[in-house]
Amino acid sequence: MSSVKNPLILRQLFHKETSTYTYLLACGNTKEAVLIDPVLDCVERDLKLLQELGVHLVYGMNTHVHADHITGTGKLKEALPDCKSVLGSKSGARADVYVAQDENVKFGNLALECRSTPGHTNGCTTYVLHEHEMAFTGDALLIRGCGRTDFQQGSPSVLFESVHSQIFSLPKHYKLYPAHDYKGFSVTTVEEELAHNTRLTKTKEEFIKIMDNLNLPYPKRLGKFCKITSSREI
Ligand SMILES: N[C@@H](CCC(=O)N[C@@H](CSS)C(=O)NCC(=O)O)C(=O)O
Ligand SMILES: [Fe+2]
Repeated sequence: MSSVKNPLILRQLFHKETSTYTYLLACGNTKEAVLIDPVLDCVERDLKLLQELGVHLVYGMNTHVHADHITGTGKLKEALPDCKSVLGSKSGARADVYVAQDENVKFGNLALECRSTPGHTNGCTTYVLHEHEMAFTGDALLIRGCGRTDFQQGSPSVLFESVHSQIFSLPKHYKLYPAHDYKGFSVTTVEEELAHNTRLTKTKEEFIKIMDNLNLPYPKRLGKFCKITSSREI
């Protein structure tokens, strides 16, 4: 059997105001593409990039319903009617396709495995691209940190179990890409986070104590957009 992988086109894009990463992934053979965590303010940028790379967007996917930005999937769908929105089945918001544990989202010859990683929100989903040994963790795992658990159905105990069972169980060399970064990082690995994550290397009891005492200010945009209703297109 050939060990040659299906080529991947990968772009990491950044939205400064909310420190959000959007990922463009495309199958190098078929040019079918997905966007993970597109931001409404950046849709024009993303549409231009899709055109420049000559790729065809099949899914606008979200790792979760973010408190701090409105997803771009609705606007992307207006511009590209073939594109479908994808969201974890427990997210409580509207989408074309709901995904649950172990389901796969296919684009061209590649597929993202869905792993349910609640704790930051109920619907948080980590997408794993095994063929290229990488995962997109949303806010479940941030580089050297993790998503907060003090609103949006957050639970430190649930988050601890999610990260240990679904993300730290991946092979150590897998690259991990988060949905946000506030410290200047862009990518990490399972091995790095197992050794250096400032919260998730602790015991579960210590982790819960840390998370219950973060005292973080609310995200800048939370006031405007925190009302998440089942009719919101995502
Ligand atoms: N003051 C910051 C707040 C950023 C923030 O709360 N980010 C969330 C992810 S967006 S729901 C989070 O979980 N942060 C965890 C952490 O440890 O910071 C801002 O608005 O920039
Ligand atoms: Fe979040």
